[in-house]
Amino acid sequence: MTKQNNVVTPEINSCINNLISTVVLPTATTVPESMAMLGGFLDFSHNNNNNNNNNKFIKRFDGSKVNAWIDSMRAASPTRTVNKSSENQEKCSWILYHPSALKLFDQILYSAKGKQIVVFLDYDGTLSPIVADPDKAFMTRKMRGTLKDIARNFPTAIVTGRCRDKVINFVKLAELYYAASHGMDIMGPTKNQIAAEKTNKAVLFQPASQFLPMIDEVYKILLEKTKSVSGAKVENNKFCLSVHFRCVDEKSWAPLAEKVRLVLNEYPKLKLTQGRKVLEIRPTIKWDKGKALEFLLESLGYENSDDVFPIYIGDDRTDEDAFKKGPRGWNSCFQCSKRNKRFLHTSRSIRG
Ligand SMILES: O=P(O)(O)OC[C@H]1O[C@H](O[C@H]2O[C@H](CO)[C@@H](O)[C@H](O)[C@H]2O)[C@H](O)[C@@H](O)[C@@H]1O
Repeated sequence: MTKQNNVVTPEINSCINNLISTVVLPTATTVPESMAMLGGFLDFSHNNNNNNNNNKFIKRFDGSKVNAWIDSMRAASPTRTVNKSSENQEKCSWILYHPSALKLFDQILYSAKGKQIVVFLDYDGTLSPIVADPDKAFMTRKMRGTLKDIARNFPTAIVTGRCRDKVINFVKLAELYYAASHGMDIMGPTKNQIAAEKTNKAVLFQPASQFLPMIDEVYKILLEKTKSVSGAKVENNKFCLSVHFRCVDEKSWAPLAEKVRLVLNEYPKLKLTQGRKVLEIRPTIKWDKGKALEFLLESLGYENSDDVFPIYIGDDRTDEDAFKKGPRGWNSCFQCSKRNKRFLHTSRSIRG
């Protein structure tokens, strides 16, 4: 990876500000599902790690786990029918711990002064809106322009659960780093994407290659087993799989999850996490978005360095693996997007 100089000029200020304010916020009516979060190295006077258990893997797949998956998936993707007052309460307490990045923008920049900013971005729900069909989660032109600006000034990586080909096809920017399949397929910027693909030259790291045949096998089995469930979709993300529940009637969630459980019982080397109306299946290796972030920082020469200011924007539970990483831990979370201004909470002090 190549280092870029970070002199925080007004132009750079505005391009970070732009990024923070343009990350996707599909509707402003619900809480975590619709809020993009930014993790950085600012040191809060409080510990906002109130989501400690959010991303724990479901270790083994006995029958009682199915309900837990469903509950957890619901919690990750609240439905639009929550009653107004509990919704407001939820919003308020969440916002208390995640103040607005835009409102605290000057402090964020102050903390970044003299340091190399490196930008990490989740794809779905952050750069693209959440839509019913995962193949149609397109990014806007405006977002692409903002990303281009960001990448001109800082090393910039997309860290996603999607497979590399698909996300590159959505983003269409060769100058970025891509950590696809939850960080299990890392690739650097390249001038000629097609040639780089053919020679595999731009690939930096693929820690789960030996799982490819198993993932492929499970993909085919899941396709077969879930085809009777209306609306279910299995997505092959190369080193991991996604079983989509978004278009499935909620009454069929438990039977669908049970089908997934029965398949996974035969594959102890695979584990499962929940996302936004999705169950994600991955190899049991100790590798996640957080490890990918560490890998990329190390490739940039910033291992254990105080000279780097990573910014990570993501909206999903798997992004919390990345929020936890970094030399001093990612102990600051902010909400992004201008549309949430009315929910700002700014009384917290920040030490730079
Ligand atoms: O790490 P990410 O980039 O956030 O990827 C996580 C999953 O994102 C996609 O699913 C989500 O977005 C879809 C399109 O908007 C939506 O239909 C689905 O309900 C969401 O869960 C992607 O399709 C999955 O494979 C990723 O695992």
